Amino acid sequence: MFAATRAASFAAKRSFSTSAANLSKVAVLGAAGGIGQPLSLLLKENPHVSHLALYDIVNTPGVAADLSHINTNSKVTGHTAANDGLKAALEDAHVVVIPAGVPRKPGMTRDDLFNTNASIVQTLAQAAAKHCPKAHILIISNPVNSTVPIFAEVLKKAGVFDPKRLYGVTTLDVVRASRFVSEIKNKDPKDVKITVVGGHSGVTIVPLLSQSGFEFTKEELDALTHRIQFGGDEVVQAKDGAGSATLSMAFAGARFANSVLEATVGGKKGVIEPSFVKSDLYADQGIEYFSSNVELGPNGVEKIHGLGEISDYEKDLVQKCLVDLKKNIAKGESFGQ
Ligand SMILES: NC(=O)C1=CN([C@@H]2O[C@H](COP(=O)(O)OP(=O)(O)OC[C@H]3O[C@@H](n4cnc5c(N)ncnc54)[C@H](O)[C@@H]3O)[C@@H](O)[C@H]2O)C=CC1
Ligand SMILES: O=C([O-])CC(=O)C(=O)O
Repeated sequence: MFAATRAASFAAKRSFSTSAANLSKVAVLGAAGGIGQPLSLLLKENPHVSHLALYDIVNTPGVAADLSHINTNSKVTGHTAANDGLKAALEDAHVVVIPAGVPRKPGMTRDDLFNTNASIVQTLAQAAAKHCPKAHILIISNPVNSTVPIFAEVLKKAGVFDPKRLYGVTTLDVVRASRFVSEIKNKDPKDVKITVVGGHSGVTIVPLLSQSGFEFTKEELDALTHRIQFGGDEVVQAKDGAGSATLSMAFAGARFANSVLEATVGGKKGVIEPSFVKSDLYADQGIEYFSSNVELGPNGVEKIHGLGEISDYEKDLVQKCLVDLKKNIAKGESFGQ
């Protein structure tokens, strides 16, 4: 349904989006994986993409050959580590989306992925600092609460960190929140917008259901909050050892990438998406990164929205979030340094 709706809206836009200024190279790192493949498929439909560069340590030639037969305007290239493939994928990239790294198995937390994914992200950050220092970098690899600070530290060391252009992708949390609330309120999810703030794991995910416009009983509130915070676990358990969310993440990642493209090259104003970015909201408590609604403009992050009025229940959730978030960020920063 998404593809059809999106295709229709993209097709409509295509008629006035063909000037070179509106087009850009997008690189996907980890493009042959469970998220990487459907995400690349959705990006192949995006009218702002002129060149889709797919990098992974394996299998990208096949994925690229396959996608390259789709009759949308973008060119597709596949790259592996051979022949300086990472450099070729990154050079001239305007947006880099990163779903590289291992996913969870049942019984694991996202933090359990740190040991493997931290060095993958660090390596990719070093390459991005060198080959596309001005690109907008979208981090999907978990644990997002730590991988974003790692990436930032590497860019800082290279002297190219621009906090307006580094984003942790938390869109799946708002996608889930919208769907889960729409299920119990019998609404079309397109009319259900739920703000989710904090980070991207367990209790660091804080849905602001009091701002949704719906009334909830205490039981509903507890159940919904828990389901939004631990939605990832539902998928991990259902996949039973075969990974975590891939298709819904590809949907969410493509939505976020499209918003960044619309704001940075599409000339669209007032684009608002939640994202885990360098933020002043809780910096006085030593928390340098936080996800909240972010207004995107031609240079990336233009304005970080505060939380607005929240309930006592949510104030409690925020306090719990901050405790874990602080540790996750510190762990990423010290690794990156
Ligand atoms: N931010 C979010 O909301 C979400 C994040 N994730 C995270 O996304 C990551 C990827 O998940 P999946 O696609 O399901 O995993 P996957 O294992 O199916 O794919 C990962 C891909 O990364 C590649 N890769 C490994 N090392 C690499 C390197 N150094 N350079 C480039 N590519 C490399 C692998 O070859 C593989 O193709 C995981 O860390 C997962 O936890 C998953 C769902 C939601
Ligand atoms: O649960 C996981 O490990 C993957 C993820 O981040 C999500 O689905 O939200």
